[in-house]
Amino acid sequence: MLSLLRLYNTTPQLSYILNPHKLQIMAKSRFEYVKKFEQDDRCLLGCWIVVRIDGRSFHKFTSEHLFAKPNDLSALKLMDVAACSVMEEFRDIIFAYGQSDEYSFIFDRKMSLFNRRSSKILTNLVSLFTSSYTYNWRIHFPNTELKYPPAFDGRVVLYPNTIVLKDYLSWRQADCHINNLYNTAFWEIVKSGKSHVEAAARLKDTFSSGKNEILFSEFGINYNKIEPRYRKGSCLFWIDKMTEKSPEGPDTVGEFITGGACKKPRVCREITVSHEDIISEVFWSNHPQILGQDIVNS
Ligand SMILES: Nc1nc2c(ncn2[C@@H]2O[C@H](COP(=O)(O)OP(=O)(O)OP(=O)(O)O)[C@@H](O)[C@H]2O)c(=O)[nH]1
Ligand SMILES: [Mg+2]
Ligand SMILES: [Mg+2]
Repeated sequence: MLSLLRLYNTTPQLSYILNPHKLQIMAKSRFEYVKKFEQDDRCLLGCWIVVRIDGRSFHKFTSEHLFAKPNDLSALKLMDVAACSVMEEFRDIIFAYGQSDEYSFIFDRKMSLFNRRSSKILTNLVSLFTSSYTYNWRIHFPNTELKYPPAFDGRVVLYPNTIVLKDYLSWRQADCHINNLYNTAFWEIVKSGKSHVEAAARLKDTFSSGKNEILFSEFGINYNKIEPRYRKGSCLFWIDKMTEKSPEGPDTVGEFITGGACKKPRVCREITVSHEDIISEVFWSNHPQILGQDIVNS
């Protein structure tokens, strides 16, 4: 011990090895400048922060895992469950919208999580969404082995007011509708014995009305009667609920288990999932608490 102390006092380099505190001081004085290379990526105050996550090469992933065409119900539910985990963890998310292999998360415009740092927000959401998707895979696909780890990309977009935020959500829901109408018609034509090329040729240059007509007159399908989940996508948002919980009981919302925050009968915030039209103003006036009444049009 004595010889160690002697070494400590006499050999500067070794003293740093033996004393991490000294190493820290040295790092601060000499190396700390490297922090200045980091960029300030804080999201502008007052803007709505939207994070959109999208499956990487899901065309391949869905085909390797034999997803049903055009819509795989288990896969869509798994996306909803992964999104629900994200909302449960990041309580500043006020609304989420999902369709196909994507999910958009809207943060309260006043939120200050991670000092509003874009990269922290994005990486945390993408990471949790991906791990939750993988973690819950076997519940939704008990008979399908996960052949390789799925990945999701993500982006952060800021919207300066509520009108453009609602237009963003309308854009994603319109995308859901356009793709689903096309895919439903395409796979019906293929099921009737035509090739992929023939089906694509049949639908080329048709408008929505034409595809509706093909579905109705040739296959007896009223598109408007198809599952709302497929036509409209999924909306997740918080609702207040009076709950009576046993001390250990988990909270359940629809088909989800959403954590066990409520231990005694009281008003709790819970996530609800619906498959409604969010392009129409009716949805927002039916749920004024989502965007906040005072700023619905600002
Ligand atoms: N069969 C089936 N495929 C689906 C379903 N949902 C999504 N997909 C597939 O996932 C793809 C998602 O499209 P994109 O996100 O544009 O394309 P991607 O292949 O994921 O490529 P990147 O997003 O650019 O990495 C669709 O084109 C479909 O092939 C589903 O319910 N059933
Ligand atoms: Mg994708
Ligand atoms: Mg996509």
